[in-house]
Amino acid sequence: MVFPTGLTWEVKANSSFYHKHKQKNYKYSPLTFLPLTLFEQFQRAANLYFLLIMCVPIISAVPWYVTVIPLLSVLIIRGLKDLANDLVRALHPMSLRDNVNISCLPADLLLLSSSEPYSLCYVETADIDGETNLKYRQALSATHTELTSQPSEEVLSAFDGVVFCEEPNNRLYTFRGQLQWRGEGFSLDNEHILLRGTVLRNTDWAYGLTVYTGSDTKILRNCGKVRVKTTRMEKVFNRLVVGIVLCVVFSTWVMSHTQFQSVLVVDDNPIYTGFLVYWSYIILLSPAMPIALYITFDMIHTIHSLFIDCDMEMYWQQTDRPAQARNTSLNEDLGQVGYLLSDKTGTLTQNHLLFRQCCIAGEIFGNTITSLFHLYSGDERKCFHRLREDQCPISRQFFTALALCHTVMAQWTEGKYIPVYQAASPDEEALVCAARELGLVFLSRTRDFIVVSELGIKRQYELLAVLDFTSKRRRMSVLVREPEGGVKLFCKGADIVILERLEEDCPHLDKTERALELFAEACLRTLCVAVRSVPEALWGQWRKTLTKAATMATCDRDALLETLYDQMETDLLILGVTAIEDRLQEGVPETIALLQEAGLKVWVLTGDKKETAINIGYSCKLLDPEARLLEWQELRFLIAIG
Ligand SMILES: Nc1ncnc2c1ncn2[C@@H]1O[C@H](COP(=O)(O)OP(=O)(O)OP(=O)(O)O)[C@@H](O)[C@H]1O
Ligand SMILES: [Mg+2]
Repeated sequence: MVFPTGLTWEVKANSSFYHKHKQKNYKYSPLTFLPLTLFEQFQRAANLYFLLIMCVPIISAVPWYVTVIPLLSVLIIRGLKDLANDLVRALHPMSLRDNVNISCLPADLLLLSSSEPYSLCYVETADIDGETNLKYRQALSATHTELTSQPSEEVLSAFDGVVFCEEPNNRLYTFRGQLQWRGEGFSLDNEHILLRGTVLRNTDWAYGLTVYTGSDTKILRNCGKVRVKTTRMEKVFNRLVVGIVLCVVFSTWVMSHTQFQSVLVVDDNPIYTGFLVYWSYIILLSPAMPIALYITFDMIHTIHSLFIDCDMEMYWQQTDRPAQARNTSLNEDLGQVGYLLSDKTGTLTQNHLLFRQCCIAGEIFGNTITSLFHLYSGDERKCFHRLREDQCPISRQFFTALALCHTVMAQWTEGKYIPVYQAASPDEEALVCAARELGLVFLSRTRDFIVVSELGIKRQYELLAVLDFTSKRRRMSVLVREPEGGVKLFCKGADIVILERLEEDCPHLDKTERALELFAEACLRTLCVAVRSVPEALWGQWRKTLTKAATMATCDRDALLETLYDQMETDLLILGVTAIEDRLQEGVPETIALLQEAGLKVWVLTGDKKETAINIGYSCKLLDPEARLLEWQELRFLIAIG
């Protein structure tokens, strides 16, 4: 059997021989605790100094136990505290949110089957990328059909697939591998993998094959080594100690060259006497450095963290979540934060998206006050209803595009006439719901078909390809065969990428651009929607290259896919623009104002249209009219204020 290159990691299902990798999400083990903690603690200048004094008892002015007792107490107290911090980390590996202890094996899994149709599986990846929206993963159809029909423990324990994949690495968004099962090879990618750190949602159960465990999991590879962290204050203190030692050394030297030296003369040998006198003075002056200061520091830190945990001002009632000091030695650094970096969607905004307006063939529908879902009151009714009642071919295509071009899943519950949508992207959910309100209801999808009800008539589109969305591409497309037979590409994405891919002399362009400006002024998120009729010959040729790409090594494949996607997403005809509102969360402008007052510099990262981002910046008081925009990067840009 020939494997793609680089797949050197081998995991066999139900074979304990292969499960020999160690797991580790803690720093200390019984064996390493003592050497590690001593090594860490003697990085502190004062501890070293006292050790030195202890080690030369002959010259000590005070009995040895006078130095050894405080030093030992410091080492023990500090060591125990570090151990306690480490235990907390080990017991609550990634998130402290769920306060239940489940006996678990932290691992990255290959999804084999789940309770949902087609073995889909919804995951929340907030601990990995901070995004709160759901993403979906799907099992291979081979394992799905076999293991879901009777998902008993026997069937699973008889599963004897072998996975060949990349060595453990820190790349969270890619995975390459192959499942060998019953003489067949199935290629695996990120979509089949459930990473440690993600949380399963809306899925009753899922079975998986462990691919990486413990410290080999992607998230642990990605977070680097657990380091000893020290606060700025402690660093200053360390420097002070070194300073004091130098002063003591200097004054001892001065004194030992004056008459004072006679006090401690104990030997006839002048060199030996000099040595003893020198060190005796150092020890005499040692109280200049109170060793107890470290203990006091640690006690203050611990008590402070208790205060943080109990602070009612930092308690969020809605989710019953108090503040939690995960590290008890960095408290005072909280007051030293200089920069705050924030994401926009979902962090500043509610991530609760409403379809407000749209522009179809140059004509704007809706207004910024009423959303489509509140159209049953006020004048808006006419406007959106006009869309529903006399749909011209272009507006129909526009909403067909919204109903087809997405990765939303439809879930049917008994007794309901409309499906519930599960979406990885909240934008897409809003768009599919909008299309549904206007009579183009997305009903279901399988691997090969999308079924839509168009004003009451069921139509089945064959799904030929999904050209997926990435933040870099800023667009996504679907290639479908219409029930009548023609091949069509529906594409939606950021205005700057869609507008440069339009056919020459595209109609309604000026009016559409004007609408985009208006929407951005109203802080709305915009997406351009476009279509292309694909000639049969082009599709045939394109498909061949696509099949070839599937068997290539990752880097070559990605480059080829990019050019392939580019070839398909050209000569587009613009259908219109959608405008979605994402309101600011409660208290955002006030919080930003407070942070600024405290001297913090706030940076916001967003992939949104520049104008929309600027307007949101103004509305959340992040920007004031005099603010200077520092930098706009090509793909993802930053709003900054000084
Ligand atoms: N599902 C999607 N399909 C097509 N295009 C999309 C989709 N989601 C976003 N886009 C476009 O791609 C751009 C970049 O998306 P990305 O997710 O990186 O940023 P964003 O969600 O707008 O950023 P932020 O979360 O900071 O607001 C968006 O501004 C939008 O124009
Ligand atoms: Mg997004």
